[in-house]
Amino acid sequence: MIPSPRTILEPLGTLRRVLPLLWASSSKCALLTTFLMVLEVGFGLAALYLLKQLVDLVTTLLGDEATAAQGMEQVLGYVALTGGATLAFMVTRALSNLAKEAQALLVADYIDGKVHERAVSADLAFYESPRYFDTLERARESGNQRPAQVIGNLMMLSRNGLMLAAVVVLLVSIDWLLLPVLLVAILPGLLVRLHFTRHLYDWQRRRTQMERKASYLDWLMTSNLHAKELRIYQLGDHLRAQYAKLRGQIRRERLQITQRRTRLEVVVGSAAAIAFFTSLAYLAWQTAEGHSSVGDLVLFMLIFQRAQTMGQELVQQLSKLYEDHLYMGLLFEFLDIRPEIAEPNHPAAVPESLREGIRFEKVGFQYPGSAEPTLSDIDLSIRPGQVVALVGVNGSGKTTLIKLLCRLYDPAQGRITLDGVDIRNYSPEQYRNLFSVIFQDYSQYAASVKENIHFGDIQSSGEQPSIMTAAINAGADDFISRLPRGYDTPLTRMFDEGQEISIGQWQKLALARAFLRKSTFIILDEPTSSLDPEAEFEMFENFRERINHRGALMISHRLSTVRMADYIYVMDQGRVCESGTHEELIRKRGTYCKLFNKQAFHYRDAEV
Ligand SMILES: Nc1ncnc2c1ncn2[C@@H]1O[C@H](COP(=O)(O)OP(=O)(O)OP(=O)(O)O)[C@@H](O)[C@H]1O
Repeated sequence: MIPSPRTILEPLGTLRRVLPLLWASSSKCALLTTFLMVLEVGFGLAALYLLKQLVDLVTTLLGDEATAAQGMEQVLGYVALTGGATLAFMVTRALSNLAKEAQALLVADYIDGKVHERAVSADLAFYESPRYFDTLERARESGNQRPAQVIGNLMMLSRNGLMLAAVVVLLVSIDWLLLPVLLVAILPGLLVRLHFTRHLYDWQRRRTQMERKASYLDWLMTSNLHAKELRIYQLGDHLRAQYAKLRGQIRRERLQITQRRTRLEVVVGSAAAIAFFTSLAYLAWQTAEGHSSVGDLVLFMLIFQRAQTMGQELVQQLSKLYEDHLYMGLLFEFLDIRPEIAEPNHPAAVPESLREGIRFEKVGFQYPGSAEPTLSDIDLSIRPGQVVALVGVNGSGKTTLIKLLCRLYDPAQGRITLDGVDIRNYSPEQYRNLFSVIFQDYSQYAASVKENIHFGDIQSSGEQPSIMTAAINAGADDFISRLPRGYDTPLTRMFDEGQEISIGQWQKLALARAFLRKSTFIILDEPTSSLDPEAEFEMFENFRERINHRGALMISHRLSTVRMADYIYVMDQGRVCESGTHEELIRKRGTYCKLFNKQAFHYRDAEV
C-alpha cells in the first residue's frame, strides 16, 4: 500500500515531455503563465511573511504603553504593506488564472492536433487490433488539458509547499514536538491518496474495453444509422438491458474502490483529529502550568489548522500530479505510435510515365491476428492502360489484394513492383498518388456535393468545371442538377439545409470522386453494386473513355461487365486459380466459365 520512492519521483519524468509540449503550443502564453504564477507565489509568501512580522511587532509592543504609542505607526505601516501584498496576490492570482485558462485551451487544441496527426497516419493494421482502440481511447481519456494542468499543479504545489514550510517554522517556534504531530496529520492522507490514484488508474485501464462496449451500445441506440433496424427488429429493449448491465458493473466496481478509499480516509482523518486534540490538550496543560503563554495557545489553534488545510491541499495536488503523470503516459503512448509503412530513407522517384506497370510476384499476406493466410502465391500484373478484372466468391481475397496494391498493408511474402522496383522503395504518399480508388465501403462525407467530389483530389483547385466533368463521367450530374442547391447542396441532415440522397446516388458520387484524380490507375471494388441496370450499362458502355484510358483494376460479381476487361483473374481461397481473357477462360471451361454460364442462364431465362 505504501508507494515506493519511484512512484513519488516518476511524475518529474513526465515534465521532460510536458514542458516541450507547452512550449510548442504557445511559447508566449507559457512564459506569461509562468511569470504570473511566480508573481502569485511571491506575493502570497510576502503577505504571509509580513503578517508574521506584524504579529511579532504587536507581541513586542504588548504590555508596554510607552513603546506602544510609538510603534503604532510601524504597525499601521505593516498593516498597509500586508494589505498591499494581499491585494497584489489576489490580482495576480486572477490574472494567472486567466492566463492558465488561455493556455489550457491552446494546449488542448495543440494536443488534439497531434492526436489527429497520429490517427490519420497510423497504419491500417492498427485498426485490426483492439490495442489500437485501447491506446486511442486512453489517450482521449487522458484529456487534452492535462499538460497545462500539470504545470498549474506544480506551481500550486510549490506555492503551498513554501507556505506550509513557513507555517511549520512558526509551529516549531512554539514547540518542536508539534512537528511530528503535524506529520501524523498530513502524511498518512498523502499515502492513501497516492495508493488509490494508482488503483483507480489500473482499474480504468482494465476497463477500457468494457467502457468501449458501453459507448458502442450507446451509439447504436442513438445514431440514425441504426434507427431503422432497431425499430423493425425491436432491438431497443435488448440493447438497453445490455447497456444497463455493463454500466451497472462499471458503477459497482468504481463505487467499491471509492468506498474503500472513503473508509481509509476516515481512519486517517480521525488520526489527524486525535493528533490535533492531543496537542491542544498538551499545550493547554503547558499553559496552565505556566510553561507556555496564552498567545502560543491561540497561535497554535490558528496555525495548526491552517497548516493542516495546506497539507491537505498539498496532498491533493501531489496525488493530482501523480494522476496527471499516469494519464499523460497514455497520451504519450499514443503519440509515440509510428507507422510501419513509412517513408524509406532514400525513396526512389515514382516514374512519370510507366513502361511495365504493376506486378505481384508470389505475394502472400495474413491479417494481424488471423490464423490462416488470406493471400498466397499471387502472381498478377496490370500494365498501363490495361483494364484488369478480379472475380471470385465472397471472402476469396479480392479486396485484400487491392489493399496491398494501394500499400495500405505490406505483403508478408513475395513483392509488388512498379516498373520492376519494389513498391516499398517509394514514398508511400507519392506511390498512392498513382491510384484513384472506390472501395466497396466508400465514404459518405457529411459535406457538400462539391466537397464530396473534390475530396478525390484535394490538391486540385476544386474548380467547378473539373468537378462537373468527373460528375458527368460518373453519371451523377443529372441528379446533382436537380438538387435544391446543385453542387453546393450539403449532404446529410446533420446540418441546416442538408439533403439525403439514395445509396445509388452516393455511389455515383464516390465514382465521381475517383474519376476526379488524374491518377495512372483506377481501382474499382464493385463500383456499380447499387446502380440501376440502365446506369450500370451506361457506365460500362464507354468505360475506357470515361476513365480516360487509364489502367484499371475492377472487382465485380457481374460477369456481364467483367467480360469487357482485357484480362481476368479468378480468385479462390486467397489464390489465383485461373487467369486469361474472357474468351480464353470460357474455352478453359473452368470456374469462370461455370459462373458465367450460370449468370447468363438466368438472363436468358428472363428473356424467354
Ligand atoms: N481486416 C481484416 N482482418 C482480418 N481478416 C480479414 C480482414 N478483412 C478481411 N478479412 C478476411 O480475409 C478474407 C478475404 O476478405 P476480402 O475482403 O479480401 O474478400 P473479398 O474477396 O473481397 O470478399 P467479398 O466478395 O465479400 O467482398 C476473408 O476471409 C475475411 O474474413
